[in-house]
Amino acid sequence: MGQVDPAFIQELQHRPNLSFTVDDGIPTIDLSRPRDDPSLVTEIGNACKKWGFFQVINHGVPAEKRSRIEDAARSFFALPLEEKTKVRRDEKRVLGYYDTEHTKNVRDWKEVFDITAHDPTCVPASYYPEDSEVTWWRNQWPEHPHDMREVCEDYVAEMEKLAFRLMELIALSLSLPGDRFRGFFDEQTTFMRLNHYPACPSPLLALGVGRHKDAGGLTILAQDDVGGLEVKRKRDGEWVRVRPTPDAFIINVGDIIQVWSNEEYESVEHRVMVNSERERFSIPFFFNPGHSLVVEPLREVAEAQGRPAKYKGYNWGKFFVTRKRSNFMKLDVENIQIHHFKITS
Ligand SMILES: O=C(O)CCC(=O)C(=O)O
Ligand SMILES: [Fe+2]
Repeated sequence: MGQVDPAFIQELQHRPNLSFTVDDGIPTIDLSRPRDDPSLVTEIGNACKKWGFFQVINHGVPAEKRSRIEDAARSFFALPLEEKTKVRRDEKRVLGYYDTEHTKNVRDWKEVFDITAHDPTCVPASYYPEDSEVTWWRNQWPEHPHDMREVCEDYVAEMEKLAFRLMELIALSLSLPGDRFRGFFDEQTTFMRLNHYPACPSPLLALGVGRHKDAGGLTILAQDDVGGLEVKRKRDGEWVRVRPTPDAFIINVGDIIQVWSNEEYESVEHRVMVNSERERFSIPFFFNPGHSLVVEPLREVAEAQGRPAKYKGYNWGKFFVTRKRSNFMKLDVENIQIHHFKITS
């Protein structure tokens, strides 16, 4: 990536600080308890409410599956560009290798490899609301490393189990039946990303990922020991860093949970700082519902709150493909956001 191209440069107010705070107040939750353990449910609920972010330990994902995918990611990104571009993403094949993603119209200092969790995945063919045609997203697998496909598929299966367990705990924490969200993930549009953030000559001008909220249901992130993920602390709006914790996963509530829970829980802004010494790797798993789902506040949650629904329903598939499009190219308009569906009266 060489010297910093102006496309990477953040506006002054969005640039990171040289000094940063690691906030150990971000909860760490031990999952080695029975599925519906009341203290566990309470901890999950508090973490979602207060932080929107937490880490989990003793989550049951075998360490060996994680280290295999981490190794595969390292070998893939170490390949020459011409090899990586053989599985390059384009407007037709939206999964695969990509190094020019933009967040809020500024280029991110990273390269990625995207796969869908269920291959093929059905999504709307276009973002036009009146067009009901669908299309299928398919994975592209590189030749190297030779076991990339197997390693990713094994890891995805583990992530999915963990995601369902977490959604169950979140449901219980909202006084809902444990399986309340389950059916929403039929024909899921979940995808996973391998991120590589190369060392950056100007880490105070660029970001690995610009500030954003995750649009989907729930994100499960594996980060390495370098650090760089920053969360906008709800209490005071300060950017604070999530401490890299060996074997832990970082969980965050996405926009969809914010809507389902009628803002009982909020999706929190986060970003990634890069540094001039060390490259960094991370693997987010974005747990998303089926494309045809209309996302709206759950009636029973709004009733229990004694408040009206705060959002109009929106079609997840259309939202998702609109967002993908704007990640793909620099647009003149603001990216689609859930606040566009907020009921303001
Ligand atoms: O790399 C990270 O730590 C987080 C990446 C992220 O927020 C994203 O890809 O949505
Ligand atoms: Fe994110």
